[in-house]
Amino acid sequence: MAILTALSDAGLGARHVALAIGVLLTSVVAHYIHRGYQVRKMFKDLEKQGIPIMKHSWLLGHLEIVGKLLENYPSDAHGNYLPVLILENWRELFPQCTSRPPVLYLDMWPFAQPFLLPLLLPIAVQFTQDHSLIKAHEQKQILYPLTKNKDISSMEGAEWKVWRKRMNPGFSIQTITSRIPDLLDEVEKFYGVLEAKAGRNGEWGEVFQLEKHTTKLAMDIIFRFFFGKHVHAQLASVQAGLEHAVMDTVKRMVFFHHIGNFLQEHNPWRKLRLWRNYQTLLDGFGPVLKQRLGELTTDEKPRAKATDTLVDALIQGVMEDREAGLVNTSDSDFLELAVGQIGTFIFAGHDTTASAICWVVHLLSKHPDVLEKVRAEHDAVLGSNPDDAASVLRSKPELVNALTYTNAVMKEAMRVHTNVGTMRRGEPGFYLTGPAGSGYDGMKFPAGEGWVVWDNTFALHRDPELWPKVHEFIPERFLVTDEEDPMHPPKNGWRFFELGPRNCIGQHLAMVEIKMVLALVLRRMDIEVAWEEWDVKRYVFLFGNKGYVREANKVNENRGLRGKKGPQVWGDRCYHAGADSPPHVKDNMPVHIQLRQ
Ligand code: HEM
Repeated sequence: MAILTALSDAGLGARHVALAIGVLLTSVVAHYIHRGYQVRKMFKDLEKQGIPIMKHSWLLGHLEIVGKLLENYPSDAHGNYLPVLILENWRELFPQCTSRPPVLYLDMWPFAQPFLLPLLLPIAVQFTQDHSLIKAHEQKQILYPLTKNKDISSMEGAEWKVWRKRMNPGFSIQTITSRIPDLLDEVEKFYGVLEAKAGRNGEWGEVFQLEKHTTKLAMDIIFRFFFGKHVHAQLASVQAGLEHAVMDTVKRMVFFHHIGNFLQEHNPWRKLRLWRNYQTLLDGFGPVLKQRLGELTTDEKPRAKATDTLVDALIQGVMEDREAGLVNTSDSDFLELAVGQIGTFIFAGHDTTASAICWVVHLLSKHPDVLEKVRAEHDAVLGSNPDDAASVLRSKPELVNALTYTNAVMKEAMRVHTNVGTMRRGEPGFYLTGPAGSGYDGMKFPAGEGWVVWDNTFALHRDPELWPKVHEFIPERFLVTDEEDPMHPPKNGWRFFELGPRNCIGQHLAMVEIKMVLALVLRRMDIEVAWEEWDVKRYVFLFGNKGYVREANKVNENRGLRGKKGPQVWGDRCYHAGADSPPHVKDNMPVHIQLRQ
């Protein structure tokens, strides 16, 4: 009422408001129609040039095909599954082709930008390693609310090169190994949480969501790793608030702009929350960063070496940029750049590592023979008393590098359950070339402006032409050294952290973190998924205790709630979920724990 009165005081009647809304809606619709025409035309042009594409319609693009392929998949199954299905069904989808097309052009407008994906490995190599295309607009837009794109992941060209060089030493294997004694504190805390959730007297404990705890662990590790012991301690009182601000921002990120999330994206409440979260990061990190800046500028000893801690390398980098006149000398510029860089490390490293830990644990519980071998290796390398694992690693951190079978298990789990990839921007005049022997030798596949070039690692890791016994979990393939052996992993084939100059800077940290977790956990407890208990817990949560006994009885029949098996992908209720986010384990992986005798 008050608004209408104010509008009428200002001489604006209801008709004016309706007109303004009408004009706005018409321009949005006009934009979508115009853009829709442009996108569909890109595909029609490919057809005209003789480039093999899937059956394409002016009205629906590839939406009909996509709908059919995904009709038996749960609605929250991650988009990573789609290209696997296309790769598996290429013969039906490309009836005009006698060999698999190297490149997939995918039109899901208005639900996605026009995508280009490799269906053959050499194509992925061409745009990440031979010529590293710059990151897609979409990837930068995702990060903007957290980093204002003042971060290593969003930077390009000379600026990126300088920053990557500054940060690389802090992420080297040597630096990470030297930090193991300190980081183990966080892993021990995590172990304590799991132990408290385990059942007593040899029983299984209550069901809980493992991925929520691995996410917290991954965040805590990044904070500790980034700031080092001394500075990290100063953050203790604000760390929870900072972690919450990051998580809340991540929750509100819009991964792909499309018609389905237009309103969500432009919701003023979302924008306000994002702005508030960013202020929390500036306020929380600010005092500590400024104090450290002061210490580094006034210290009589020479400036910290880049390898001391990442926060020092970061501050030193900003100081160098200031001296070179590349950034403003104002405090706010310093702070925004520093917070942007920290934000990207937290963002890139937390839920990726968290879900990787879950998948390794899940696969091990499904393959007891492999689990036994891992435990035997831990006995051999870390000593026969599992309770000593942390102290052994503290005194000899380099032993993590001796866990070769564990390493192979992790790599195979990462092949089977690949996480994020990279999205690049098509470049004017850029082409991908049909690889020799592919049946498309030398053929040029346009990858110019307007294409979002997605690496498709999830599907390439499940390509039977590259990986014999592709659906099986065989860690030993990563121990094969003879390149002639068909089980030897193909060159450039394992791309979990991507390859090329823009590969993952945090990959050694992630691998060491997961190994520390496995070393402390696997010999002391059994962890397995507990879907039936989870179903009951959710049922009680949603509908109260009524019917609990009835539902609990069904659990004993091992059938899940109301006799339904629950959504599954590839025969497993653990699948990659997240329609508009990085992949998470479905329901954050409900598990229960039993302590080993
Ligand atoms: C299992 C865990 C992880 C996975 C699967 C993963 C995966 C990836 C991938 C695929 C990329 C390439 C992205 C692109 O080109 O757009 C990447 C880049 C990056 N990752 Fe990771 N990552 C993990 C852990 C970490 C950790 C622990 C950190 C840091 C603490 C980190 C920091 C970064 C950064 C900063 C980049 C951008 C590097 C650049 O552009 O130069 N990641 N990661």
